[in-house]
Amino acid sequence: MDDDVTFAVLGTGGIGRRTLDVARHKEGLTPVAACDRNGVAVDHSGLDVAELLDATEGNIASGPEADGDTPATPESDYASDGGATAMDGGGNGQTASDGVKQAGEDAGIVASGQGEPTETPIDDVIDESDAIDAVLLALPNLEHDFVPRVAERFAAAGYEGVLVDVLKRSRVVGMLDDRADTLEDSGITFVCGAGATPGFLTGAAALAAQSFVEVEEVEIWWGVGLKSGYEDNRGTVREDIAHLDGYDIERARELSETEIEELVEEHDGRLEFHDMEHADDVLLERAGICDAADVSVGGVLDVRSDEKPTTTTVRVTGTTFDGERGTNTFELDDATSMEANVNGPALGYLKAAVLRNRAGDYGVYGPSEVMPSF
Ligand SMILES: NC(=O)c1ccc[n+]([C@@H]2O[C@H](COP(=O)([O-])OP(=O)(O)OC[C@H]3O[C@@H](n4cnc5c(N)ncnc54)[C@H](O)[C@@H]3O)[C@@H](O)[C@H]2O)c1
Repeated sequence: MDDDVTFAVLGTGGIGRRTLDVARHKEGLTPVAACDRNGVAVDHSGLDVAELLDATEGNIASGPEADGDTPATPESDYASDGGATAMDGGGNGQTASDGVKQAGEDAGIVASGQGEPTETPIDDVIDESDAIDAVLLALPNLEHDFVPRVAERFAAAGYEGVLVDVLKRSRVVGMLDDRADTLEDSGITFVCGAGATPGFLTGAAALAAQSFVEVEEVEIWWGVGLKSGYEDNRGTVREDIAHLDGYDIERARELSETEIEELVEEHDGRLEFHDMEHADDVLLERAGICDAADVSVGGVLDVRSDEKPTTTTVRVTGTTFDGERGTNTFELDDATSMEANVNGPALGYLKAAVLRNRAGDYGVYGPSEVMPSF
């Protein structure tokens, strides 16, 4: 059918796996390719998602190669997520007792009957991309230009379709803007920062701002409870740690799994973040809503409870045309999980971007410039 969308997922970690899961509940979305750092699965008539999810449960290939010698040069794909070498456990000790490998050549997608081992997973998907309408980049981005460079590779291969990412850092948006002409020339419609924050909450702030003629402040405050999903979301946790006082992206990338465990222990499982470098700021500025400096993002991550430690809230304060000062508030229900709030929107933006792409609308967009489909 004409409005059916075929899509691929790059990265089947905490986010990518849930993308495939959520897509099963959406009309007209057919996953045809998925890859992680060790393997690729392609079936243009539709992947068997249930089998893929079973095979990768607790086994997401989130760390570097098991030999621990992987070069982390900026040119290398392996620079993307960093993390422990497998020598100190590297996330691969967690379920070793049940025989599932967490790192090394059998980790992740290759454990699925549909998976093939490969040393060039992203290029393998690019090779198939003629028949793929949209690609969701659920990759780690501890090397800041990793996602922009992946986008460039799609453009260099002449891809004409949609790319959507769920990146977090403000500076990455500029790197994508620098490549906007290349992406546009190729016929790519790129929606960047299309997860929860940035993403869903940025879009909500853009809507909440509509009462005002001048926006003074946007405050985004998130709560995530991740007890049952902690093992599956280590990439996200590591990237969040980079926002803590005394940490930066380089330091977070080099932390071993043991060091992360110790840090989590020191904070009794609850990490609180303030003034995070989240791209909500530049994305709201580029949409003309307020200055990036007027946006603040923070939140609380609890890895020992599934309850949200605080309610996720967006507060937009401004002045109306008739001189009233007010604050519009948008709140997520505590019952909705981080995974629901990242992947629902990511797929909504992906669907909306496919419509734009089919209408010949190419370039780089933020989540406050596109209304997600459902
Ligand atoms: N915007 C939001 O609201 C939001 C929320 C949560 C997570 N995120 C972001 O989503 C991204 C993914 O997070 P996650 O928790 O799923 O990470 P993860 O570590 O669980 O999974 C990463 C996946 O990418 C694969 N991968 C890594 N390097 C690769 C490479 N070079 N080639 C191919 N595959 C590769 C890994 O094998 C793994 O499958 C992170 O950048 C995170 O910050 C965004």
